[in-house]
Amino acid sequence: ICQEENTLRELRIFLRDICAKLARNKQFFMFTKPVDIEEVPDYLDIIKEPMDLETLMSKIDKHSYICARDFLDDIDLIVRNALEYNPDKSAEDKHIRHRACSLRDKAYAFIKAEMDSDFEDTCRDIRDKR
Ligand SMILES: Cc1noc(C)c1-c1cc(NS(=O)(=O)c2ccccc2)cc(C(=O)O)c1
Repeated sequence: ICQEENTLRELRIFLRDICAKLARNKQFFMFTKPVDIEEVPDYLDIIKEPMDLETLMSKIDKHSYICARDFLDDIDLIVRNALEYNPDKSAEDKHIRHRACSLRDKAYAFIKAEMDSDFEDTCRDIRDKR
């Protein structure tokens, strides 16, 4: 069990670093905090499960992620929400969809570049045993 806790601690350190890098990127400013319902009053009528990078970071600290796949599922949720709420041909909608796709690509690239696959396999085994 101790070894498992060491593995999960290493995963959290790794995911915090990726989340911080994404949140520092000016391109992803609109994904850094929950969508402000004052600014976007109908948001929760359309988006049933909001997600953002600040919430992602707090989930890491609450040990919500046991493998990188779970973390990337929440990145995909940020992207899906942006695509669903901003579907139109307008320049603003295209802009945010483009930024959402860029966020996904950067997150996957960081994971692929910095996580060796047997570390992820170990994390998956821990998750599947729990
Ligand atoms: C995200 C999102 N999903 O649907 C929409 C629409 C957005 C979105 C929301 C906002 N305004 S906000 O007050 O909710 C906010 C400001 C700063 C950080 C996070 C949210 C701005 C923008 C923008 O492109 O500048 C986009």
